[in-house]
Amino acid sequence: MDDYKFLFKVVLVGNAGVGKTCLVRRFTQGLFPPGQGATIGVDFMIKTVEVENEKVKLQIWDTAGQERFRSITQSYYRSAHALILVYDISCQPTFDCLPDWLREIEEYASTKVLRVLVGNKIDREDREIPTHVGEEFAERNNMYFLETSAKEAENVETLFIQIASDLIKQARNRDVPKYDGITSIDDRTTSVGETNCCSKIQ
Ligand SMILES: Nc1nc2c(ncn2[C@@H]2O[C@H](COP(=O)(O)OP(=O)(O)OP(=O)(O)O)[C@@H](O)[C@H]2O)c(=O)[nH]1
Repeated sequence: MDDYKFLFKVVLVGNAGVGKTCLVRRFTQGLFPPGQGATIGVDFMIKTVEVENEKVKLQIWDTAGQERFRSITQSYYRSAHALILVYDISCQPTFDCLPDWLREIEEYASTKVLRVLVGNKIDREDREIPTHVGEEFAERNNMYFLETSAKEAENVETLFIQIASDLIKQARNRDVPKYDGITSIDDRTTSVGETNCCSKIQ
């Protein structure tokens, strides 16, 4: 029953209140939960999807945005295959914190991690960050970019399916040397990082 070809770990990070939990719930359960409380530490959900005729199990880790949980959440970065950095398009401070988040990602995540920038809450009328500003930031920092609405289910499925598809491609490329009986050092998807530090985000 639990047959899947790939297992990928996807971790969401970003300031408190940007909608990380809602994005995960929308994708895994198809709902927009009312009165969602702040995440305490880290939560995770699993969803198996079929991408390119392959069954892919996504283990999605939803981290708390609040500063006081930072040392817990950092420890989840290092084994992530993909990191989704989320900001709220209607809240400038959440965008202004992105460089701090990137520093954190660089310190704790694998250098090979797939990094995706997401501007959430595009259903809101009070936008503060234009699309092109998010796009340029992503481009400068070698990240994929997508704008979403967890509320209206816009681009949420696309976000996770695209990540799964890219990770399959990466995994397949890394698999090639194995067919010759050679294990590439590139097979390592994680890197080592210490987890005690605090950067001022939020
Ligand atoms: N309008 C709108 N509101 C959203 C959207 N996504 C989340 N929200 C709201 O934003 C608030 C915070 O959402 P959460 O998903 O709890 O945010 P979070 O990033 O997980 O917050 P922490 O767990 O504290 O890190 C809630 O009131 C949600 O209803 C969206 O796409 N559109």
